[in-house]
Amino acid sequence: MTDDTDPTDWTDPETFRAALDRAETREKGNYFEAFAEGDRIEHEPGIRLSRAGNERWMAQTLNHDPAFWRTDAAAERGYDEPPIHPDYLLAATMGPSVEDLSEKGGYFLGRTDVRYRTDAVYPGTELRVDSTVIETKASGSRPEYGIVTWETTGRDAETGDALVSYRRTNMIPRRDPDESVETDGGQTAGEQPDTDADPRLPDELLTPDGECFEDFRTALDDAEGRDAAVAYRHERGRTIDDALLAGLPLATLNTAKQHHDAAAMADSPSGESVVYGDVTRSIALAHARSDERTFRELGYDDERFHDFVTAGDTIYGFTRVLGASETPTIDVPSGVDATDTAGEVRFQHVAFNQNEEPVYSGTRTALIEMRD
Ligand SMILES: C/C(=C\C(=O)O)C(=O)SCCNC(=O)CCNC(=O)[C@H](O)C(C)(C)COP(=O)(O)OP(=O)(O)OC[C@H]1O[C@@H](n2cnc3c(N)ncnc32)[C@H](O)[C@@H]1OP(=O)(O)O
Repeated sequence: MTDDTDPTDWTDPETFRAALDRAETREKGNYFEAFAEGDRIEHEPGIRLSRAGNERWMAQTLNHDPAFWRTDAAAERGYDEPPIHPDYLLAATMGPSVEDLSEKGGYFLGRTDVRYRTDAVYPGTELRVDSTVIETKASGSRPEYGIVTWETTGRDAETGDALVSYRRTNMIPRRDPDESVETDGGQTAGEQPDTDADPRLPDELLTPDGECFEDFRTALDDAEGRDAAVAYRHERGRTIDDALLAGLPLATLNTAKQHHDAAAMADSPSGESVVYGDVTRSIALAHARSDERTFRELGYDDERFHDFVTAGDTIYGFTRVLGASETPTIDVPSGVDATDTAGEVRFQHVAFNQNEEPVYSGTRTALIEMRD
């Protein structure tokens, strides 16, 4: 039987609303119950890392380092041509994983162990992404969610070689939220947070005199033995507009409704669309990179997203220098030779908004050029 002779006008507004009420929704994404420790998931979507996509990401996030834009500057940095930017590679790896892992909603809690596996990735590379479930646990604070950690790897689709990998943790909604679910120790109402931590800042916050490895090391040496830290803010800000809000996550195939479905988000705790965490952190890191001579990015750890960022907010950056060493303390990607060229600096970066509230923090390990 066909509907060709159906006299009902399905587009009549009242009829249509009734149809919507009765129709089942073909859902996207997975609930918490779908994930079991050890599961390996090969993500179906793939992405081609194009020069246009790269330049769009870098331009909008203020990552304007000429080595990623101009052939002569790239050659000086030891690249064959302007490569794919590390932030874009990371976001383009996370994007294709979202449909399977986090499209159902929930909070992006954090990421750690971000490591680049190869020196340079060039435009034209096609990415294939896979993830393994590392841990699943109940949320003590929000029984309607579970907490899942995955290890995700972005690979060159042609060779299968790993290009970048990381561990990410999200809160994922349960299919059947049940108040009686066994939780494992979230803070309950009335319980006070641990206040043992000393909130006092050092007397002095020092700023390095320049942008090279030696400047960071000298500033750290100056702080040594005094009540001081090397910490400073960056001047630039970037206000969240349409180019950033839905445009960049969708350009990396990130299907999380948080960023592009304003109607769905009107009913959520933020009340509106929220900015993709990778956009927020890329802007703050760009502010920091504009005040240093970055040679290579090595990795990121302990990344946390402290609060929602929404349209109209402005993202600023704050940096604390944690350490400097001539010999790298974490693995340098194959193909990088930085001897006598660059030293390793460890930073803590904080992205904050126009109300001076932190929205992102994380540590970053990078090779910073030595003075010529
Ligand atoms: C969707 C997307 C990408 C994608 O995915 O597609 C995005 O880009 S979206 C944009 C970026 N994002 C945000 O906009 C979130 C902003 N942020 C907040 O709105 C608040 O920060 C909060 C509501 C998330 C938390 O607020 P909060 O409740 O005060 O925070 P906490 O109590 O610290 O954490 C609660 C529970 O998460 C456990 N937990 C925390 N961090 C980790 C971690 N790193 N590893 C393992 N477990 C962790 C914690 O252990 C506690 O567990 P319990 O529930 O068992 O107590």
